[in-house]
Amino acid sequence: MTVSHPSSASTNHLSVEAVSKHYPGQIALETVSLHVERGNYVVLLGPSGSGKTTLLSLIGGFTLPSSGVIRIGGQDVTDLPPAKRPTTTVFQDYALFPHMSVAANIEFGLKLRGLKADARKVRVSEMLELVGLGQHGERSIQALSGGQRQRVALARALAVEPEILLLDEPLGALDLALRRQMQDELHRIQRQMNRTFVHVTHDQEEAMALADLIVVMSHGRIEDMGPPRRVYMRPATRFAATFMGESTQIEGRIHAQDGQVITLETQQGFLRGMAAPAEGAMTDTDTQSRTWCIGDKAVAIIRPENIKTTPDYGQAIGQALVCETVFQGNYVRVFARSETGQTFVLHSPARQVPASGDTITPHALVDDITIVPAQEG
Ligand SMILES: Nc1ncnc2c1ncn2[C@@H]1O[C@H](COP(=O)(O)OP(=O)(O)OP(=O)(O)O)[C@@H](O)[C@H]1O
Repeated sequence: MTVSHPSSASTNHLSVEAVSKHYPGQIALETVSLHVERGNYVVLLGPSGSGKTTLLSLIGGFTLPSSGVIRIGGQDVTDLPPAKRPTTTVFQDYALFPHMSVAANIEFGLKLRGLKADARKVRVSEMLELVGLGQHGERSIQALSGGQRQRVALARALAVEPEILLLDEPLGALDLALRRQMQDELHRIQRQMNRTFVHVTHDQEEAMALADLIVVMSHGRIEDMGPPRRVYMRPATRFAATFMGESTQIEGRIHAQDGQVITLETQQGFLRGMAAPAEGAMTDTDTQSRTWCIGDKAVAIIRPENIKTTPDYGQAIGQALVCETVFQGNYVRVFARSETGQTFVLHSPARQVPASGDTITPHALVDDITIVPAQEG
């Protein structure tokens, strides 16, 4: 486990401590805290306007916070300009010098930092190799594809050996196939360089593919943060659950609690699931929990791959009529609706697809159900 808790803030590589950013009539960020260890790949994930870019530009020094402190390697950088911070940024539009060669673009920042010509040459050639452009140093930027330009931008940002690389929607301009390919490249390069990366995206698949730590943001606040698996399987809030992918969501009221196991009373009957972690609980096993009261409104979240129609599988969570099936290749998405209007979405093996109009009884394991408070999201 590579993420850390706020209590170990002194050992963190990057610490964002109670940072807010207010504009006249607009709160872009509200009391955001984030602690990251060296070498982690952090992905800031959220819809448009959730505050991702604001947080990134506060870390990079392009924006100053209204309140709060930012530390890198223990040093307070809150008031330092971008050039004085140990960070570089890769922008979505690459921001390359179009009339310079690939090598000259990469060399530019090294010159500014006073590196001698020989050392610059070596570094440029290392960076070209790193991003797979070994043979393209003398080419003009205008002769490159979008993916190649993105590699140059990455090489240029990494050449100056930043402590933290900031990436603002770096793959946003690429088509889907190239995006997936560049994700693999980014992952490899980050592991090879062992640097801290902070990457902004609104694509949850991209976040899951890259992150050690996903930070789900909404309305200028952190809704949930943790390793991708934890945030996907055991989301802290309804918003995080919804943003991380498809789910069946069954509303009800808390009927009983036995440790982390909660019984929810729903229109389909009783169902048992696991209490959601408190927001900010960052590990898979973190039991730091919220306070639940009997009668509180809550929602059971179940991922489609965790719902089966096999009778002896866990507990029945309702009964429903199949209304639609969608072929997805190696599985079929099945949509069903109960008499009370509850919808279910589940993945069915391609060979055992129920037909429209069939009655099914969805089942799920207690451990595969997360109970989140209803009021959030
Ligand atoms: N300079 C500014 N002046 C006023 N409001 C701003 C300014 N910059 C950002 N905001 C507001 O702050 C909020 C957060 O913006 P931000 O750009 O950080 O969101 P985002 O999650 O990065 O969105 P996107 O994915 O669209 O880039 C938005 O409501 C935005 O309108």
